[in-house]
Formats: sequence, C-alpha cells, structure tokens
Amino acid sequence: MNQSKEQRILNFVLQNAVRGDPCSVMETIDKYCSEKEWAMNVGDEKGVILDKTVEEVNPKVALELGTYCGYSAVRIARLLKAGARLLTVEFNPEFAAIAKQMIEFAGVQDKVKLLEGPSEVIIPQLKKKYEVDTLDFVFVDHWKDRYTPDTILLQECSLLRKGSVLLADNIIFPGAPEFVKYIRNNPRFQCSTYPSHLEYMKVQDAMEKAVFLG
Ligand SMILES: O=C(NCCCCCn1ccnc1)c1cc(-c2ccc(F)cc2)cc(O)c1O
Ligand SMILES: [Mg+2]
Repeated sequence: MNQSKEQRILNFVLQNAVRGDPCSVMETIDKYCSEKEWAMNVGDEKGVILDKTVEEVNPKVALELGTYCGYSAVRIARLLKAGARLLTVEFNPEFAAIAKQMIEFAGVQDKVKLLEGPSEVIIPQLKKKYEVDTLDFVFVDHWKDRYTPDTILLQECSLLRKGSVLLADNIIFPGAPEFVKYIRNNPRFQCSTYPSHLEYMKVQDAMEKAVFLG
C-alpha cells in the first residue's frame, strides 16, 4: 500500500531532523515541502507572523483548528511558557496520527493536546471535558467554510474573553471571503490584515488577526 504524502513528510523528519528540537522539525518540514512535495503547512513566511502574534499574546491556553501534520502546533508550542498549553483539533484520523508522532518527535507533547474530531463537536466540550475557562489565542486554519460558524460557536460557548486573539490563515488563498466579511463588519472584533504569500509559493495570501472586544 503506497505511502501518503503526509507519511513521507513525517518519515523525512524522522530521518533528517533532530529529535527534541522544534526548530529543526519546522526547518525540515519546510525543506521537504519547498523542494520535494508541496503541502498545506502554514510555512516559514506566514509562520513568522504566527510567531510574532503568539509572542505578543503569550497565551496560557491556545486553541488550533486544523492540525494537519503538526507543523503549526510545534511552531506555537515551542513559544509557550511553562504551564501553558495548546489544544489542537484535527478531523482527519490519518492527519491526526501523523501529527501526534510529529509533536512527540519535536518534544513538545507535554504542552500539546491533540483532539480528534469535528470542531463543531469539540468546541462545545472545551469547558467541561477539557477544563478550559477562556481561550487567550486561537489559530484558525481548518476548512475555510468553517471559519465563520466556529467563530460564532466560540462566542456562544463563552470561550472568548476581552482581548482574546484569533489569527486566521488563508484569507486570500484558498480564501475565506464569508469569514472576512463577518469578522470585519462585527463591532465585537478589532481586525488587522497581514499580507503574505501562500506557503512555499509566489501566490498572494494573507492572515487576519481579530481581537475580541468582549
Ligand atoms: O484546506 C486547508 N486547510 C484545511 C485542511 C483540512 C482541515 C480538516 N479539519 C481539521 C479540523 N477540522 C477540519 C488549506 C488549503 C490550502 C491550499 C492552498 C492552495 C491549494 F491549491 C490547495 C490548498 C492551504 C492552506 O494553508 C490550508 O490551510
Ligand atoms: Mg492554512
């Protein structure tokens, strides 16, 4: 049974990166996906925008929607302070299995909890089942048509507090036009746009930062 692209990415990391070194894992994934096979990791250019936002927020509790191979989970977790944690949601079981191994190889497993299932099921469970009070930071990088309903769901579940920061990937490519319209016209969010490029490509993309005003 021939391997998936995601399995090939993991194998390349296991063979070429330094175990326990998150930066080495990120660099190795970026090398593979820019030189051998494109994949939908946030990548090294948009990754710097993600880094700066995480450092600015310094979250105690962070949520990621869309784990994929775990690249951005490793990227976020490496910046978390002692005692801080990242909950990351992945719908696809194959992706989740790859991401689990990637997160463990990078040595950030103690900071990351990988939750497998649909975001619309997991978000309402965060308070009681996963002992979340409110979220300090949310990286939105899953199905683009889920950005808006899940942002509404986060509010309905009282998971956002004054100052909670959302950062959404791909608002230009593949695009999340409905989300952009929703969030920029919503008086409860203060939005800013960070122009960039699609991972590993010379295609325009951007990230949207939205601060919840309470
Ligand atoms: O679809 C994307 N991500 C969601 C993947 C599935 C999420 C599953 N899930 C997890 C939790 N709940 C649901 C995505 C796509 C592209 C892209 C760009 C160009 C192109 F030609 C094709 C694709 C680039 C990205 O940066 C992306 O993030
Ligand atoms: Mg993305």
